Amino acid sequence: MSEPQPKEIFVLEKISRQFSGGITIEIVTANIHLGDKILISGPSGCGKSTTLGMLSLALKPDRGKKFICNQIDVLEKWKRNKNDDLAMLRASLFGFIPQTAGLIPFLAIQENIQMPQRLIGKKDQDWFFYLVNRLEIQSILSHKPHEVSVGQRQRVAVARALINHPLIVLADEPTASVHPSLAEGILELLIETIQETGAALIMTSHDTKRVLQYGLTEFPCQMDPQNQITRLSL
Ligand SMILES: Nc1ncnc2c1ncn2[C@@H]1O[C@H](COP(=O)(O)OP(=O)(O)OP(=O)(O)O)[C@@H](O)[C@H]1O
Repeated sequence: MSEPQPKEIFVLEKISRQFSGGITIEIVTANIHLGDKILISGPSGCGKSTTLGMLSLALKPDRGKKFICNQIDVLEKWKRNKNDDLAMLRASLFGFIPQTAGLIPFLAIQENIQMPQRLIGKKDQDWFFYLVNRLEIQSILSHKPHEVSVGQRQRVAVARALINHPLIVLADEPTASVHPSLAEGILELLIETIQETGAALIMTSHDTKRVLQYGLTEFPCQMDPQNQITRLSL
């Protein structure tokens, strides 16, 4: 008997965002399943963050044919301004590591990490301390984000993204600001966590050689300079 196919978590067709300067980033198609491990690579400015932004439901596409996430019609939600539904979907399904950490400045590090748990009314102290220990951020839990280094903020963002055992982990350059030895630790933690939960991982990185050692499939993106458009199929 053949193995059942893992669940499809994203089905997209012709989802795009055009910026004021005329640059367009288009996801031509995407068929992403639970368990997929995807690396989006490419030169600076080719559209990696924009792609993750649209996939994370944070950046509204301005054109699109189909955008299904976990069987939910996302384009319909955007069209009807169902922002609360989109926020709930984000909180319950996604762990997102933004390029610049994106921590809440007036909350202590511990509160930043636990914020996603509070949003969905869940608490798991053991997992919290496990993540904190793995990411070596025990000593800064009571600090505010501006009191710690950029690399520490990035590790806090990793903990915050994983705290709810999300089904979809999106990571924008998650190792860009940390020492190479810590980069390995972050990648190991990401892979172990998504393998345990069966989640999908979609990340960007310029450090492709290191990342590809962890079994990710690479999807290079490249802007066509003449038409100022990047077309990407995942
Ligand atoms: N808010 C904006 N207004 C105008 N243009 C934008 C905006 N955001 C992004 N762009 C343009 O869209 C293109 C894609 O940007 P994006 O940040 O997705 O690239 P990237 O591949 O993630 O780059 P990097 O590797 O430097 O992070 C870039 O050429 C950028 O100049």
